[in-house]
Amino acid sequence: MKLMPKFLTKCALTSCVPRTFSLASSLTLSSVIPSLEEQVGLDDLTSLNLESIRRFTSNTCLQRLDHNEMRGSAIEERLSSSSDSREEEYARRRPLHEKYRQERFRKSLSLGRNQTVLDSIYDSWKLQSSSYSTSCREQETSGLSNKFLGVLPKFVKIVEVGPRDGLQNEKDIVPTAVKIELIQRLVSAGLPVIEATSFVSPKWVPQLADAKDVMEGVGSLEGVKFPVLTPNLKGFEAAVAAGAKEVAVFASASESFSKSNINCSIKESLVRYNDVVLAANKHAIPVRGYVSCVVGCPVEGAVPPSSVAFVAKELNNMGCSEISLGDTIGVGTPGTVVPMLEAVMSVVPVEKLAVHFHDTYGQALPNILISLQMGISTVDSSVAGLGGCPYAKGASGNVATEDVVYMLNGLGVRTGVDLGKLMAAGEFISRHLGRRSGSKVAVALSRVTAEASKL
Ligand SMILES: CC(C)(COP(=O)([O-])OP(=O)([O-])OC[C@H]1O[C@@H](n2cnc3c(N)ncnc32)[C@H](O)[C@@H]1OP(=O)([O-])[O-])[C@@H](O)C(=O)NCCC(=O)NCCSC(=O)C[C@@](C)(O)CC(=O)[O-]
Repeated sequence: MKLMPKFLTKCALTSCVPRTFSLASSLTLSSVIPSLEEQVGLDDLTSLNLESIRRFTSNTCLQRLDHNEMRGSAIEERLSSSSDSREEEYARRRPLHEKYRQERFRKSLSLGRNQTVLDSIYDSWKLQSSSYSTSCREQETSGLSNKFLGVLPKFVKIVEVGPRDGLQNEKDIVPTAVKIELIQRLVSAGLPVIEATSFVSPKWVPQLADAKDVMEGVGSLEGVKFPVLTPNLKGFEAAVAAGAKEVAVFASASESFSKSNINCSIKESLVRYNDVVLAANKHAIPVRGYVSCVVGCPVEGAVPPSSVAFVAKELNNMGCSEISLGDTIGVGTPGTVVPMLEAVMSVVPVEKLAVHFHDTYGQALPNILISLQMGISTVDSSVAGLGGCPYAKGASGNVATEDVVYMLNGLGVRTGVDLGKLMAAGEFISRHLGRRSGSKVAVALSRVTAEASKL
């Protein structure tokens, strides 16, 4: 199966991009000003002046232009490019436009005295969500959009790893009660799977020494899966005793990382994990298998796709229910992720694969998008972008769950996650850790809300 040319040809990366943009603008315009389109044809639009537009548009159309900033600005861009008089006209209208926009914003936020900041973040999200998702659905009808967006899954399962991967590297011990509240908040945000903690050696990862207590604290929460990491039989037995119903084992595609992370070779780790899977089978407990360093290793550098495929295949053959491919140090780009996925997909069915990207180089979202285009529909992420592996120097946080959900909402892909509540969970843990959220979306939407509250 040769997937690379389909996604990464020069054409796909260069020539198609401007064509997509102009088509999107045309579609948007046609849906906003249908009467105009019928009478003059889209190609004539750049030569029109505002007077002619006003003749064809009703108040409603103008309001929709104001309401939907993305559409409005795309149209403004096309219309204002060819004449000074149009610019003057826009300069004259801009204060009205701005006043109307602020008025709508104020109304939609309806900031009462008793409302909390988090409520208002949620409200502002609803405002944005309604305008962006509508535009995506309208674009779905075009052939070119279908080519790029039609291949995406309709639903993506998000595996939230914040309480485990996100917190394991924190130097100051986070109180158990805070971890439990974080998990409760993530549950209420609608996340279907939340990796709760690890049953590893407390000497190696002191932050998660309270694994048993965390499991006790979340035991009564229903309808959500709480897998935990188990590096060996000892960890597995402790996890089961604490009530775990799903576990995860974690191998590596790099020998050096295997040694530093779990103090054994890849081969030895696979023997250990086979024991864990056999024991789990007896309890009907599903085992997720991780492969770390799927693109690069902090010690060895580039990791060949064949090494990743080998470990993924072994985990699959021993009976892991899902294989998560981890770019532990976040060095991957779509250029290195595609051949790696291609190699893995030739030995493990795509339905069993998940992707797990750290965002060290800001590549996680494009890597996720290309993975979805290749048929993967399970994505790991961490609220507020928490994370980093104690045994991978320089690894930054996982991709932020808020950023993933925002992107998927924009693509019309369902997740079942409530972005407002998710942001509240991110705000909660970031405040506790005394730092700004690592989610660009959370930071941007909080800023929007703060500005709105000044109106
Ligand atoms: C694997 C071991 C345990 C080997 O550790 P070791 O020192 O080689 O093991 P050992 O068998 O010699 O035992 C040493 C001590 O640890 C104890 N021990 C042994 N096992 C356990 C256990 N399960 N729970 C609690 N205690 C345990 C054992 O009882 C003994 O205690 P002592 O006699 O000295 O008092 C150790 O290296 C370890 O715990 N490593 C954990 C590393 C870790 O958690 N790394 C982070 C997670 S991986 C990751 O983040 C990547 C991932 C998954 O997110 C994907 C990605 O981002 O790409």
